[in-house]
Amino acid sequence: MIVTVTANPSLDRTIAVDRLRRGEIHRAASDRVDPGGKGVNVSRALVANGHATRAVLTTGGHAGTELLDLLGEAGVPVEEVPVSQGVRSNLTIAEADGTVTKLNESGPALRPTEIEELLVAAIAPTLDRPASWIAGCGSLPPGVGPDFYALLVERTRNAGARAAVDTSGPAFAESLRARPDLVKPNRDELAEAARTPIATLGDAVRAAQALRDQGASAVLASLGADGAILVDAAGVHHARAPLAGPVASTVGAGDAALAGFLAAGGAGPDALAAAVAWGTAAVALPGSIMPAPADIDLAAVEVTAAPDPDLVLR
Ligand SMILES: Nc1ncnc2c1ncn2[C@@H]1O[C@H](COP(=O)(O)OP(=O)(O)OP(=O)(O)O)[C@@H](O)[C@H]1O
Ligand SMILES: O=P(O)(O)OC[C@@]1(O)O[C@H](CO)[C@@H](O)[C@@H]1O
Repeated sequence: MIVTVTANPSLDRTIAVDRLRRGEIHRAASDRVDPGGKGVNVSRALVANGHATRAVLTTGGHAGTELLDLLGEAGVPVEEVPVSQGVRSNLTIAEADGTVTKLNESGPALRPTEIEELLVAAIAPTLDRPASWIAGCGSLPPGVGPDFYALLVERTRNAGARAAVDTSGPAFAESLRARPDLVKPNRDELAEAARTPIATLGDAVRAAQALRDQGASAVLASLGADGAILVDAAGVHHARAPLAGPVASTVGAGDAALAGFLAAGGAGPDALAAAVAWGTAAVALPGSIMPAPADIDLAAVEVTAAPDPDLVLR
């Protein structure tokens, strides 16, 4: 079983417009609501592919009730931590050419007791059934200190599971000191952590290696249209896959990629290939719909050991 922990889940509203024009009224070509938050999406992708998971998340307010209803409809098993303020709503504006603009709320402030309840709930599923991974994903809402993921990694290790972290900023930097088994930065997060732009594959590999030096055992760095790299004790691998059709929405592609990686064992080039297959499948689907087996083409993924460091990223 793979447990996901989302301190700041969301209702993801997606409004499709032909083209976004600042300052103007737009009429939606279509709209949808998906359950959201990075860990929630990882669990949704795992369920869509028949893998055992449990999504640990905070809930509150009417949005929290709607989020739980949507997760129930999707068959996602949930470990709920009720909190006093309501779950946030995040808005995506999706343009016809595939451009997405995201407006994310900061989320409800958590009290110290609620933070501790969330950490306890994160480990609770392992009391019934062993967990291979506990993945802490997404931004932290107000009131939660940047040591949250470091604490989660420590408690994960004590519970006998492996720890994955997908976040950004100070919470990401602090998580490294607890030595997570896996981190999943995207290109922006790599650049932020390395304090340098990532223009080439070599830049990405160097930044990932720096994260390993700071404590991460393995780094799965997703690079958008350029696929993903895995940097671990065995070396460096790069994987990418052609996109079969137009980009529908990149929202949640990184979460689908992390889910694919963990579902395929959470280590090595085969798991990297699965990450890219699941991520590529996700971008062809609207909103943050997670790919099912029929959407995923593992055979289309090309994996390279010792890739060209001079490859310029798109
Ligand atoms: N434009 C694209 N074309 C092809 N594949 C893509 C594209 N964008 C993303 N992908 C696939 O999805 C994976 C994850 O994408 P990305 O690096 O954008 O994640 P992310 O920024 O963490 O996403 P999010 O935070 O929205 O979940 C990539 O590794 C790649 O396999
Ligand atoms: O604000 P955060 O926690 O960084 O990101 C939240 C979010 O943008 O991430 C998911 C896509 O990865 C969405 O479901 C959700 O709206």
